[in-house]
Amino acid sequence: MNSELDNIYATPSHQVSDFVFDQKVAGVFNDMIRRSVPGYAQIINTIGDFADSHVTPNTNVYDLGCSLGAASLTIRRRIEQRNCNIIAVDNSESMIQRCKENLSAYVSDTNVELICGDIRNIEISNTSMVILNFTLQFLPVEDRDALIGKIYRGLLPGGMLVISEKLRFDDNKMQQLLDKHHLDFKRANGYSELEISQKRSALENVMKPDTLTHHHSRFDNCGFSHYSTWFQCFNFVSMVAIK
Ligand SMILES: Nc1ncnc2c1ncn2[C@@H]1O[C@H](C[S@+](CC[C@H]([NH3+])C(=O)[O-])CC(=O)[O-])[C@@H](O)[C@H]1O
Ligand SMILES: O=C(O)C(=O)Cc1ccccc1
Repeated sequence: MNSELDNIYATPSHQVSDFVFDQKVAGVFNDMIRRSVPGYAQIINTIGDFADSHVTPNTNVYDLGCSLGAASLTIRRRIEQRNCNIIAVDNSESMIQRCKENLSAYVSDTNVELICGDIRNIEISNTSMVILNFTLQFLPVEDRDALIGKIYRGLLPGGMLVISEKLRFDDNKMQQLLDKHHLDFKRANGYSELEISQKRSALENVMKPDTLTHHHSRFDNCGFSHYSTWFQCFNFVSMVAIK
């Protein structure tokens, strides 16, 4: 996978514009997400483990907001010989283009259908696994319940949803503590104060994290009776829910 260095926010800008998944971001995304999200590599690997133990033969697997295809690539390696279909969706053309190149760099007997489109308009059916790896947080808040409900209905009994997100905390002390440690993580990975603050402004109107309580009540309301956090580092969490 390509690894150009992320220096998108390294030069001062008078007016930082809203964050978009354009060609510039797609070109550095592999570096950006690894240096910005604590636990990202572990989460991707573990998604592969979950797929190995959970994806059943002749079913669909959905990777919603697939970006460069990191989750799809890992899953595909782990579910050979099961006659499954991976459906990877993203509404950024630049991401889909690069995802296509990444997927074609390896051979596999598992078909990957790449869709450039909005995950709110995708039909979900006959699925044993759905991945929302840091994608729900970019959807308008009012559209999130409907997406999780649609996923629940498309899952087969025993099917699994893996959802990773940045969290917000109602408790101010915890918000400050975990946010500080996330920023320290970014500094330790070479981001400057300018890069950190300009990216923060760019994300402000675009990425709106929910609280853990909100995620839990959404799971409840959509019908999931089994769910748990399986990973958390600071304000980043990955949860698993089973139908
Ligand atoms: N409505 C939408 N429809 C389709 N795609 C969307 C939509 N909204 C946002 N996206 C897409 O969701 C992705 C979110 S990144 C996912 C990382 C990946 N899962 C990974 O495992 O590396 C997370 C991050 O950047 O923190 C972007 O590629 C958007 O274009
Ligand atoms: O960079 C951050 O501060 C984040 O919260 C994570 C992130 C990672 C990649 C794109 C957008 C947000």
